[in-house]
Amino acid sequence: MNDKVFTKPIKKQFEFDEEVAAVFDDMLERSVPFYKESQKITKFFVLKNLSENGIVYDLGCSTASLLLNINRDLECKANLIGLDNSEAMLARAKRKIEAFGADVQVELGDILEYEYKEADAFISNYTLQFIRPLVREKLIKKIADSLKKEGVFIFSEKVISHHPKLNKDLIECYYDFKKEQGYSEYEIMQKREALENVLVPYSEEENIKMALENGFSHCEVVFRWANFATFIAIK
Ligand SMILES: C[S@@+](CC[C@H](N)C(=O)[O-])C[C@H]1O[C@@H](n2cnc3c(N)ncnc32)[C@H](O)[C@@H]1O
Ligand SMILES: O=C(O)C(=O)C[C@]1(C(=O)O)C=C[C@@H](O)C=C1
Repeated sequence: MNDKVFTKPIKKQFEFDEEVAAVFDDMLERSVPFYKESQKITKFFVLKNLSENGIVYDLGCSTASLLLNINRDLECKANLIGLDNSEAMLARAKRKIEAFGADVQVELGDILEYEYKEADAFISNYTLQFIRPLVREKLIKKIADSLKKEGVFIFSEKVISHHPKLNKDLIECYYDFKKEQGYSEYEIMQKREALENVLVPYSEEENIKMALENGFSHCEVVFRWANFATFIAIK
């Protein structure tokens, strides 16, 4: 279904509710530059670091697009587990998993509270930015603690620049991208307002610092387009 969520006046902050879940796959493909490429690169590093019967967690898996993608290319037996606290998202994830007859598990839960088993890899694409800054660092530490030695955490985020002019230009560049994807200025502004204080992006440097200070020995960007970046952090 096509994303038309912000064509009408908004009454509330952005939420991953039924209305958003119903159009989410279209929303992501049209709102995240190089979404498919970031999925591909995430899949590459997950597969590289996966051992027989290893565990992979996808935090904020939404409709499970990425795990289904990874499942298709698995070369060994693995446990692919998606977590999300939106019932509407998971209902769609389950339908897709069933339709593909895929070996992917999804669970309703809070990624901040979940009791993780020792994993080969964690993924979190465009989810950390929705976790309150006060508890974001604690989550990174929990992820590092739950990874096996040299395990990897691949995460994608919208990022900001602390150079004011560059930051303004990055946002303009992104809005041009959204216009090319068929979103009107009205929809773009409405969504911007709805995301205010809900999506809290860090800079590239702040994300790397957060990983290095919370249990990872190395972190760098493996893909970046304007204000969107994919990082890999190694325990
Ligand atoms: C931007 S979406 C993620 C997109 C998805 N990873 C992808 O690449 O298609 C963020 C997701 O995180 C989920 N989420 C946000 N906070 C959460 C939390 N504390 N626990 C579990 N899921 C959460 C939302 O319900 C939403 O589905
Ligand atoms: O559309 C925007 O303005 C975005 O920031 C895109 C973005 C994201 O980066 O997570 C925001 C919310 C939706 O979950 C999908 C994509």
